[in-house]
Amino acid sequence: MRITVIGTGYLGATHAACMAELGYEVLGLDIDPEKVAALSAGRVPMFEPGLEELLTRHVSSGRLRFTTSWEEAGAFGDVHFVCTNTPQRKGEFAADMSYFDRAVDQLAPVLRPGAVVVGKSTVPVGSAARIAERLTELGPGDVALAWNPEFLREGYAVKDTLHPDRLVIGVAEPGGRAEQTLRQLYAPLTEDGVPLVVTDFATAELVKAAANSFLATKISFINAMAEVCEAAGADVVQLSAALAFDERIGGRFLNAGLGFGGGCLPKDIRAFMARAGELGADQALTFLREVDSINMRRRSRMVELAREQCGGGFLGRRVAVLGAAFKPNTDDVRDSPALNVAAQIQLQGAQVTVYDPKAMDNARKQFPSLTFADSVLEACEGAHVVLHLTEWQEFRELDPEAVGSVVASRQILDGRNILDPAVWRTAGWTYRALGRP
Ligand SMILES: NC(=O)C1=CN([C@@H]2O[C@H](COP(=O)(O)OP(=O)(O)OC[C@H]3O[C@@H](n4cnc5c(N)ncnc54)[C@H](O)[C@@H]3O)[C@@H](O)[C@H]2O)C=CC1
Ligand SMILES: O=C(O)[C@H]1O[C@H](OP(=O)(O)OP(=O)(O)OC[C@H]2O[C@@H](n3ccc(=O)[nH]c3=O)[C@H](O)[C@@H]2O)[C@H](O)[C@@H](O)[C@@H]1O
Repeated sequence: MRITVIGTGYLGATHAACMAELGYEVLGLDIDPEKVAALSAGRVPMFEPGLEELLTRHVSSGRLRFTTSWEEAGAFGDVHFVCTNTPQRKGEFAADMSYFDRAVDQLAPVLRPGAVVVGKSTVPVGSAARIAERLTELGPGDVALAWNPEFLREGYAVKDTLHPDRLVIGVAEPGGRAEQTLRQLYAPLTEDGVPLVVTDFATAELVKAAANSFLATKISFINAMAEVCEAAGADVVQLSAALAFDERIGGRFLNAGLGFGGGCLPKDIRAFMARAGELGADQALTFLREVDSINMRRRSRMVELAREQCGGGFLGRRVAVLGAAFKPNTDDVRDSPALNVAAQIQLQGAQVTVYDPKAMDNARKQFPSLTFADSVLEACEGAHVVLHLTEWQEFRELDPEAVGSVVASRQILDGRNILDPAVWRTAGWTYRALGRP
């Protein structure tokens, strides 16, 4: 079985390399020639642990190739995974389907009869049915569509693809060609015990929207508790740890702090609300508005705390920001809470210097007006307050004495509730965090 992957970003590049790892011949296609050139040379144009190793291995063996040619992709693939971006539309909540739709419009006319197209991007419910019609309209006939949403996390993308919690496949015809092809394709995973759910298009699309909504809700729940903890003088870290003993609740995704960002959770809950509105079910998801507001309030609260520590105003103050990626182990800065806070503080007059172990290039591109440093110590030089906003391992291991020797004032705000307050306080630091006394 030969596979193409259309759109080779965070999701597509990982999927392509992992399909090659499973033994398939794979051709990745992207409209970005620079990305295609990098991937063809065995270079991953982003930071994703473990991916470069897979890529290099399978590019050198010839099992994995990349192209910008639609004709080549159409002639090559038996199965075509479509993994383009589906970002939030400018000024709206809804998803921008134009990248995905353009890919389908380019792919359909070059497909071979008998091909299977698989949607992997996160899309509004109803998209698969619409795309199936488009394939019939523009394709060679006899093209089957499946919907196979993706649940991988950045930073663990390879592991999550090769050992997913479950596979979900939406099909128009139960037991039909699309289902049979994907069952065969994923057999190396299902034979290893990975559960496979086969359902209709709409349910498959909704599983994805529901999963990200649940995760976002869990984070905002604990962040709402953090707000109450702050008001009551309680400690949200201990509260979360105590909740986690209840297996019905579980401790994962219960870390209070600066909240969620990234290219997915924020835009996905907004797109879900917008789509529910179109379907007349907007009331069902009004709680997601609250989830979103609680999340955005965390960023404002961090700015407020920093202002307090700067004596009530930012003018003439130096602020060090540790972290630019939206979470550790990625260089992705899409909707990064850390950069959002850094930019807000800079706008209010502070001199902000940012350091991140892996996301500096992306951060520079997105916020060229911020100052960037090459190390923690350089970022902290002369700082009135240090903000720990992305919990990289490097920051967990910081020596409060070493950092203390370069700052103007030993004040640290822990936006991720990860640093040990006792250690920092013993070294003479004022340590403050979200939701802790
Ligand atoms: N990044 C992640 O961890 C996950 C992402 N997803 C979903 O997967 C989709 C892709 O996300 P990312 O990989 O993060 O986005 P990305 O922006 O990193 O990658 C998208 C790629 O598609 C390419 N592209 C755009 N239009 C194209 C077209 N017409 N034809 C061919 N290629 C085209 C872009 O050049 C880019 O390389 C989104 O719907 C996202 O919600 C789902 C699960 C995990
Ligand atoms: O649809 C997607 O693209 C993906 O979105 C998330 O994955 P990802 O965005 O890579 O990152 P997460 O690990 O989910 O973290 C998201 C955000 O929540 C924050 N977070 C996470 C957990 C937590 O307890 N607290 C918390 O604030 C993180 O710092 C980060 O900003 C989901 O976890 C994946 O299952 C999904 O496939």
